[in-house]
Amino acid sequence: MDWMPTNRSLSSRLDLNRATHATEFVPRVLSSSASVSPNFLSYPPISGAPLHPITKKLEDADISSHVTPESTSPPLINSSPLINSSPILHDKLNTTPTLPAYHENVGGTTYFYQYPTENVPPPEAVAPTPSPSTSISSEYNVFTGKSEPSYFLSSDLRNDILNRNMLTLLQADPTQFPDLPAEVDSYHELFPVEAMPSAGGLHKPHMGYQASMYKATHIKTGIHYCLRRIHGFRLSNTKCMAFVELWKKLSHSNIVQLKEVFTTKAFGDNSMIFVYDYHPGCETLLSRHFSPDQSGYSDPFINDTSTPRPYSYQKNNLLRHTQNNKLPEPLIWNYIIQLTSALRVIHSSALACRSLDPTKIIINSRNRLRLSCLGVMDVVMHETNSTINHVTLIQHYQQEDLTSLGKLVLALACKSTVAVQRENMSTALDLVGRTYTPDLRNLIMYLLASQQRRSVTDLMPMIGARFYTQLDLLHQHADSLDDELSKEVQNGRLFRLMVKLSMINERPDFNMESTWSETGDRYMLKLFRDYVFHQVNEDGNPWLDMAHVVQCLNKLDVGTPEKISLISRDEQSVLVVSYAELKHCLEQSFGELANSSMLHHDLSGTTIVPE
Ligand SMILES: Nc1ncnc2c1ncn2[C@@H]1O[C@H](COP(=O)(O)OP(=O)(O)OP(=O)(O)O)[C@@H](O)[C@H]1O
Repeated sequence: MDWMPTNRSLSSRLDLNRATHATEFVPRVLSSSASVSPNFLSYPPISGAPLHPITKKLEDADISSHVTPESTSPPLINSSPLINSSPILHDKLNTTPTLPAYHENVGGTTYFYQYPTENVPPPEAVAPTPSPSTSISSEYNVFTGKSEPSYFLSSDLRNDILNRNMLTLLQADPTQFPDLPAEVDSYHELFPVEAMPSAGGLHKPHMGYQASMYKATHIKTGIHYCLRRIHGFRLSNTKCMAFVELWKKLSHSNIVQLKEVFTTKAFGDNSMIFVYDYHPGCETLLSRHFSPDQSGYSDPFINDTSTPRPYSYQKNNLLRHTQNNKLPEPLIWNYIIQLTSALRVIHSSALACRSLDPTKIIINSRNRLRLSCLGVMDVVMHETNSTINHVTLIQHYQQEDLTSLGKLVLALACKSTVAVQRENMSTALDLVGRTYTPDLRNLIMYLLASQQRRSVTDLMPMIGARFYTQLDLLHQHADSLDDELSKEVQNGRLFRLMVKLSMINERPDFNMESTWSETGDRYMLKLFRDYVFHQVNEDGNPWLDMAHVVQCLNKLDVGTPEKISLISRDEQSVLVVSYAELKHCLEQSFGELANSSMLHHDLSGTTIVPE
């Protein structure tokens, strides 16, 4: 993916002449290495690497190659007198730049002085002055940040992450949910995941019990979980907890991980709580594909009894409806692969799902399915039928899982939950045969043949090469996420660099020294900050060039030998320094801060070390 911005030249847009009349300081690019593409991934030229011709020209000129600023610089009181007696390399007000010709080391800081005018070398030997004659032609464009490719996460992915973040951080309004307990065992900040039934009503019972779902935060870890509460449930027999332990150990990308199960009276009754991983932004398979709330959705198998029609009419109607509204077959196979993948690990762990139902399968925006109610049936049904040996019945339950899977696929293929009712089954299978490939119909037929012993592994040959398609799609998706992540890795690296810079720049005082951030190494970093962030164009308007910022910060991070001219705010002096020297200043100054700080955060781990 080529997401680098196009090359551009800053110097082509900076007007020195105008600046000489400006009342405010206008930081400028005097070394025009800006044509190097800013790139998070490939770094600016470092020693040995071929240089851009303009940069090379600058390298060839004998400019400040020995600058090694140290933190023991003599204190610089304020900008004007300071600049006049400090590393003056270039009288900014002169359109002809003067060169640094000799230098002197005072307390570890090298100061540069001008040669008398007669010794000034010809202008072409120095850093190119950004005048119209030396500016780079306008074939280079500034990266505006508006067009793709981008330095940042794609907006789809970003919005998805932000949305999930927002859902995760939702807090319940106590006036709206006065009955919510403040704490339930190790969890607090409960928030109902589904709309509470109105007027104190309850959700329809599931397995004979009312159930509610809440998002909650673990008190100690701050991790968010989903609590499934079974109302009015008293656990009299702990045998079923053996199942809970098995479920807790089961981890798979298509199941919602069970974390723990406990009883509580926090809700004012005896409730059983199943704690699961929280997957924000998911909906149930029922609401995704079978919800009457969706515009245009109607279950084709629900007859309009008010106007009885002949059977042939109804069948044709069904066929037409299914043809027009059918789910794409690859999507159905995608679901089959995910569900059978989950069932495979469940069954091979001597467990059974027992709740393969469109309300108990959650789905995210990228069609990832997860079985969401695992373990509940094992506990609840154990309590209801305590005389039955559930362990011996596992194989029977596994067969029931496969029948449920057959019904689910049939319902998806007909886009109807009523299609799986016994009286509709043969019509539904007929419709599937006419609408989809024979493979899909055969798979459903196999799963629904409950008189024979079936196994989830037998489904593999029926899925066949579709498995490879799915695998390929997943790998492609993983690759694209990897690309997006690599951008953020680079952003994180630059962010840490900016944190360091910001902690130094404009610091009001340090070690009782009120001018610390304005003197010595820190003064150069201050001018560098202006150079990076406060550029203006020839009209004096802000020059908001992201590519310039990225490029400068990358060069600072690497510490390239390339030199730049930093101009004081009063425009009286110019310092020519290399990025290597600036990097040294930054590390030295930040080191001083870090040494006297109580807290040491890891702001160093991201620096790229050039090969
Ligand atoms: N682990 C989870 N993380 C995030 N949301 C979940 C999780 N499990 C379920 N949900 C969401 O919680 C809501 C309620 O789930 P539930 O299983 O109770 O479905 P339901 O349709 O209300 O079923 P029932 O009719 O049996 O109550 C659904 O919107 C579902 O998407």
